[in-house]
Amino acid sequence: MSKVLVSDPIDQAGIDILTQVASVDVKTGLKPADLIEIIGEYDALMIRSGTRVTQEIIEAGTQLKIIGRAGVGVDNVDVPAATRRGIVVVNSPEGNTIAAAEHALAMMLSLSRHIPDANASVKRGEWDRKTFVGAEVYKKTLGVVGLGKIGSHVATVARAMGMKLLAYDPFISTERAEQIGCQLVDLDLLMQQADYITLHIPKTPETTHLINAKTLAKMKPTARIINCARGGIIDEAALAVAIKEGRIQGAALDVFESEPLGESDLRSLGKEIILTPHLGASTTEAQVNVAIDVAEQIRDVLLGLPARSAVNIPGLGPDVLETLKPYMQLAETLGNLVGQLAGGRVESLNVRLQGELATNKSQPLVVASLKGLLYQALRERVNYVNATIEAKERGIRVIETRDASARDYAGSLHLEATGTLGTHSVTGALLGDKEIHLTDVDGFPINVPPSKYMLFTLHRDMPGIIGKLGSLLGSFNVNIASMQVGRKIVRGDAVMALSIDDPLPDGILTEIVKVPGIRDAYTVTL
Ligand SMILES: NC(=O)C1=CN([C@@H]2O[C@H](COP(=O)(O)OP(=O)(O)OC[C@H]3O[C@@H](n4cnc5c(N)ncnc54)[C@H](O)[C@@H]3O)[C@@H](O)[C@H]2O)C=CC1
Ligand SMILES: O=C(O)C(=O)COP(=O)(O)O
Repeated sequence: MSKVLVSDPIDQAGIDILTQVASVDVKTGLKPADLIEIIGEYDALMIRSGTRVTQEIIEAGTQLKIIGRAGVGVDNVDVPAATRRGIVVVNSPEGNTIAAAEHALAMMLSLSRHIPDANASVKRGEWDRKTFVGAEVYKKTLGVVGLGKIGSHVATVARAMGMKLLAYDPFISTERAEQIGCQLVDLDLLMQQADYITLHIPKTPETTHLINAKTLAKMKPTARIINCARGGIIDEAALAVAIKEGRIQGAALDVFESEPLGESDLRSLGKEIILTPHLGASTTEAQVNVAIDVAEQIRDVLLGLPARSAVNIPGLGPDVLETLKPYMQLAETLGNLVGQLAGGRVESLNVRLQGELATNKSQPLVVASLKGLLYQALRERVNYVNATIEAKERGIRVIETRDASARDYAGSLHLEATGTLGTHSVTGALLGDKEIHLTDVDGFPINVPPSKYMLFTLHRDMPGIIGKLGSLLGSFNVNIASMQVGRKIVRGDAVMALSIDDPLPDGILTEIVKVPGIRDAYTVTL
């Protein structure tokens, strides 16, 4: 049975899903050294933002197949290290969107009305109605940095409260921004004009200290900034100075450069700053959502199925996966088959996506083809995560083409592998939306479902050849399950595809190519 380690607090709904397929250990608050010591036993690791999954931990996790982040940000996981090791990293892209957006909005209103300090004052026994006079957000300008899932929801609600909206996000279109009621502007203008600025971007090398002394200096002295995205996007030292010197009105932070927040100038500031301990995703609803979302993906991966929100499998989002799922096995089978036909070292793989597969969304099929191609060399060590890197490291050139006009089948896939021993090609399609069929081998039309053991011959189409091959296989006690010949012209070159019940005995290929008219023979195990 698989073993899963849950190293941060996760809702029971997720644990219940994991226990369907694995034994689950919940061990929170582990020190890095303790995690390194035990991670080798586990097939999956489920975390939130509390566990830092470093390269060292990934390397110690020799059995790890999946790291599941029950939340959005994966900046606490060394994703490139996981990718190199073929470990799939999944998250829950939408499970806590509303929770994080509502926290940012709560921060904005709390800042405007000094709710935390007013509350503390009343609890101390005071009744101070002067100190806590606030400001309205109505008709003020909100600058949203990062108009993704959370930023969009914040913008939508803020608009309903009568705020004017500016947004900075270099990766979204003006039309999309307008749909949400935002005017897309550059960061400088947003910093200068907004009364409230809210950050909803990932932490990347480009966004680290995006808000620094220089950018803070552009803000109005009456403006406030909110960070419920990631610590480190704001330079905390510069922010503390800007607030202390009254150069901006205030800030609300849910996330910090280092968590838990240690000694910090931010702590000594007054009602102009609100600090919460990374609570953005901490609602009952969001925790159930993310726990279920990620536990289901861990369960699927442990059962050998693809994950719907893998961050290190390019292009394989949930909607794409739904349509491509039946074709992924086809691509893998064809990759495995053409690799074995090519034999030797494969130098290039040409993947032609045909018919309805001729779209940009079919890119994962190229990855699946590579996974199949590399299976003979790497066995279970190759997967959707590392297939592209492994192919690159082996110097395999991948050429991807699309042909929407190929209409023999709704969608079909043509692979051509060139290696040190020559070039071979295979085409396949799905029948009835799920049954894999080989429809062409080396340019010869056939129509056979692939089977575990197969024999392919390239021969001259002439009387008696099938009989001779059948007798030869019989003399080696090989049972033929099915056989089909593909030819272009009568008595020209032809391909024979045989499904056989057992692996071919050693030495039989040299006997097969001695049959007059048979030029080549290939065995394949799928
Ligand atoms: N405080 C908390 O507990 C939580 C924090 N988060 C954090 O909130 C952030 C946003 O999450 P989502 O909206 O779900 O992500 P998302 O991926 O839907 O949106 C992020 C947006 O940022 C934009 N972006 C990327 N780089 C940018 C740059 N250099 N400048 C401007 N825009 C840039 C992207 O185009 C995208 O539209 C993430 O950092 C996530 O980790 C998410 C959930 C809870
Ligand atoms: O989902 C995210 O990106 C978050 O920051 C939430 O973090 P958490 O799971 O509450 O530790």
